[in-house]
Amino acid sequence: MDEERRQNVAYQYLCRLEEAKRQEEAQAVDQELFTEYKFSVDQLMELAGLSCATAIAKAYPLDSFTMSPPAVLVVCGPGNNGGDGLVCARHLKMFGYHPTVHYPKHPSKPLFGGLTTQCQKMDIPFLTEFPAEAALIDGLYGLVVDAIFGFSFKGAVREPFRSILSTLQRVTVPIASIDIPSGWDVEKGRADGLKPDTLISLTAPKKAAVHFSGRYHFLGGRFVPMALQEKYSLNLPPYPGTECILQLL
Ligand SMILES: NC(=O)C1=CN([C@@H]2O[C@H](COP(=O)(O)OP(=O)(O)OC[C@H]3O[C@@H](n4cnc5c(N)ncnc54)[C@H](OP(=O)(O)O)[C@@H]3O)[C@@H](O)[C@H]2O)[C@@H](O)CC1
Ligand SMILES: [K+]
Repeated sequence: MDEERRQNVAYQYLCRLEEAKRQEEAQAVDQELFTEYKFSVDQLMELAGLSCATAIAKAYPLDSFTMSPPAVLVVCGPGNNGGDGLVCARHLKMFGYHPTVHYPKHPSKPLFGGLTTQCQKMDIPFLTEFPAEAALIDGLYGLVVDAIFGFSFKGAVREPFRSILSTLQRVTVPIASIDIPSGWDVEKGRADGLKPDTLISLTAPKKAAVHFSGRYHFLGGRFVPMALQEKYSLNLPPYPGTECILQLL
């Protein structure tokens, strides 16, 4: 398929975002990948995190950073969205960025311990305290990756993430959100919440994606077998060639 036609298909898909997945559907696809298709979490997390780093490198190439080195703050939450963030940080480092991670709530599972060690051994610094002032973040980093909450987020945000999100709402550097802008209701969005510049939807956009008003929207997580895509009527647009991301916007 030629580039113009492919772009067109992606655009049409975006216009039909009413097909986007509801929270339970996203969780059902996720569960089926693990229980029926026998994927392991770390397999899919690696592909998800690599998609995110690839999308970020496309939207914010190294030479677009005005600061040197190109510093990125990756904020990770307590679930698998946070795990995607750790994988993304590792790949960003491989791509030449200088990521710093803030990971205030470590789950005790070996998966997250392993991902943390991998980052630490690659000299990725971990911030123990989150900068209280948005201006501090603006001065030190050229981009923030929001890997706090994904499709299992529910209810009012609890600490420490409430304070973190309130600071992130005031930063002026671009924010790239993984799967869902954190703090948004997965289906209804949140008008007064984060306003990311980039959204990287994994597997399929969730309903809240219709409220996204940033500049770049990517689809990543190219790992859903066709039978599962059909069962859940994902109707995903075709990814170009061998790429792991598709730019929707
Ligand atoms: N197949 C796929 O598409 C794949 C998806 N992947 C990724 O997984 C993501 C989904 O991951 P997930 O299910 O672990 O949940 P996620 O959203 O990260 O957070 C849950 C954590 O947040 C917490 N929490 C919840 N509400 C809260 C609140 N109000 N205030 C504070 N805390 C709150 C909750 O805490 P708890 O309620 O347990 O205390 C729990 O610890 C998905 O979006 C995608 O990024 C890939 O990795 C692999 C393949
Ligand atoms: K997120």
